[in-house]
Amino acid sequence: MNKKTIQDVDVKGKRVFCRVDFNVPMENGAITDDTRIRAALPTIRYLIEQGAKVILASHLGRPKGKVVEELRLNAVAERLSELLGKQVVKTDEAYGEAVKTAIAGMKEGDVLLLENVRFYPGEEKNDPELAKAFAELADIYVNDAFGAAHRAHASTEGIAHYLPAVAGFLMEKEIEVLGKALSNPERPFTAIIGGAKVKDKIGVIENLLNKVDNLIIGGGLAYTFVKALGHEVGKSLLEEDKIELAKSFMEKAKEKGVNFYMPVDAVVADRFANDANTKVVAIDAIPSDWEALDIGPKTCELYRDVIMKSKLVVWNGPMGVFEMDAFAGGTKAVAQALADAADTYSVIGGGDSAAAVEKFGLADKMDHISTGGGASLEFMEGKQLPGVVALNDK
Ligand SMILES: Nc1ncnc2c1ncn2[C@@H]1O[C@H](COP(=O)(O)OP(=O)(O)OP(=O)(O)O)[C@@H](O)[C@H]1O
Ligand SMILES: O=C(O)[C@H](O)COP(=O)(O)O
Repeated sequence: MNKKTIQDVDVKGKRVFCRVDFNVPMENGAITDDTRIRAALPTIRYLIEQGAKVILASHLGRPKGKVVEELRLNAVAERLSELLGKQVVKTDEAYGEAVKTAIAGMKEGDVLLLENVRFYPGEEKNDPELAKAFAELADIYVNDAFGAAHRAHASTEGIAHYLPAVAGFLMEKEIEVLGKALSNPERPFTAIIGGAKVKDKIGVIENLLNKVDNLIIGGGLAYTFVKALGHEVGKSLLEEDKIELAKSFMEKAKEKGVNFYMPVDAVVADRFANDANTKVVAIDAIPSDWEALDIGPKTCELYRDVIMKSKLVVWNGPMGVFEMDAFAGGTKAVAQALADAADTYSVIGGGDSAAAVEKFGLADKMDHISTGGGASLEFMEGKQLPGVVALNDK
């Protein structure tokens, strides 16, 4: 990475504003998955050890510039205290006099967590006034929030213009792993793209078609491709306006010599429910009043084969409606193949695929699980991430 990191600056005794992505899933005020908090620990621990005064900032949810009580970061501060084994002071605001006073009382190695930065309308607008107010709190800015690096917000981008700005360890690792996959991949290089809609994956398919040896398609978006081949898809997800685009992707794959893999069979259901009637059908035999909610067993075998022969696999988006056990088989088969493929470096592109791998208990078998959903997708589309661009060059 050509950006400075926390190892390039002296943080001892300095006030360090460290943007993290603590946007964790919550239910009834409790954190249901603390992966993102744990992922930021190496940077936080390093800053503590180096004697910095660590001021953490994050968003949680989408409060749209207003205070939303359920989106306060109190539970996050508690969890972080447990993980660090040390008290984390939490302020009820993210800038201003009360915050300044709290920071003035900090000693080297102390950790403070600011309130949800999205309680302020200036955050998402990247308002320079708010960015300056954040910058006034600190001497150095560290961005470790890879998951939010695709957002040009006051705490992810704006602030970097007013302080020495460097990357944390998580940011560095994410950029290195994903960057290497895209610029210098080991081959055969396979991308697996699933999820609900073609519309959301256009950019990533376009970019990856220039880089991969194999492109595997699954999930709800596959049925627009199936239709493009001239088959009926019944009540499966279909984006009529993307059929031509799907055709052009298949043509481009042929031109570029990319092996394009599509489902050869599917698990169809008579309704969208875990207890629906289901059966396995060939991909050209989806009944008109049924919907395909998962890839079938032959497809699982085919995809496993491709995965086993790959040196690098990047995976984004589930193969079926994995939230329901009846339609989780395809996603699980892909996850299992990645877990079994000892010589294959597996990169999970965050979001639902990461959640699926967790759900199946296979997370520790993957080589890299990105903490970014949208951010990793934009990175794989070949876009520049504003939160990274704004950091100081080496
Ligand atoms: N065949 C299918 N029919 C309907 N829905 C499907 C099908 N296959 C997968 N899905 C649904 O797609 C959703 C995930 O797709 P989506 O594009 O939202 O996420 P994603 O690809 O994982 O993106 P991100 O990583 O950004 O979260 C899941 O909720 C899953 O149930
Ligand atoms: O969960 C994420 O992908 C990041 O925290 C960014 O959240 P956002 O999509 O609300 O900007």
